[in-house]
Amino acid sequence: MTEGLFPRERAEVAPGAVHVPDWLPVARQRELVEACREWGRGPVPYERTVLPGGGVMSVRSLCLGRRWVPYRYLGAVAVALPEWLAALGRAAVAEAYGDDGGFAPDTALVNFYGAGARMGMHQDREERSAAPVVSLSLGDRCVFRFGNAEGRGRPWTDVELASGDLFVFGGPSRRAFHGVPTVFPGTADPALGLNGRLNITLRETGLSF
Ligand SMILES: O=C(O)CCC(=O)C(=O)O
Ligand SMILES: [Fe+2]
Repeated sequence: MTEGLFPRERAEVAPGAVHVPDWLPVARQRELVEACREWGRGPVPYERTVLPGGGVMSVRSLCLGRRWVPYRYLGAVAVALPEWLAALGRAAVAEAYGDDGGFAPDTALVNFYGAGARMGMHQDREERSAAPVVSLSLGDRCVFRFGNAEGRGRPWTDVELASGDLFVFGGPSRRAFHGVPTVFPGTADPALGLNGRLNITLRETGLSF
């Protein structure tokens, strides 16, 4: 698929940062969307995170495994990280790097981007493990801005993430700043039955509670 402004070929966007378009078949995407719905019916709903400065994030988030709050992980696990999702994370790392490196995620952050939602440039840096972050996208397409480890500014590369895309960042890119400046509403495959965008990141916290 080469429609639109951005290439849809597999790319190493920066050393250790790999984009694999269309990694998840549509049937698997549907299962993941259903799982995301199901988790939202559980004990912890999707919620907007309140930042220490009082700002409120526009995405709605839910944690599996360790609970993340800005800017640390809490010990209590309200909803377990399913083994099938950890296994999908291992397969994702193997797809990106050729080897799963023993990836053993103990947490997942699920973000829902409704109308107008976005995510500012940030680092994923509360984890104590050097393991990569695995990102799976579902629903509407977005611009994923992948920057550098020094700061929020340029240089960065804008990647279009579509439903089913895999993005893995580790190694020299593990602490790169990244964000989602734009989601394109109504671009999801109607067969998915999702109005908006979901992103699942799998991480190893390296923390023992
Ligand atoms: O939605 C995305 O693609 C990125 C999410 C993200 O960076 C995060 O949850 O830390
Ligand atoms: Fe992030």
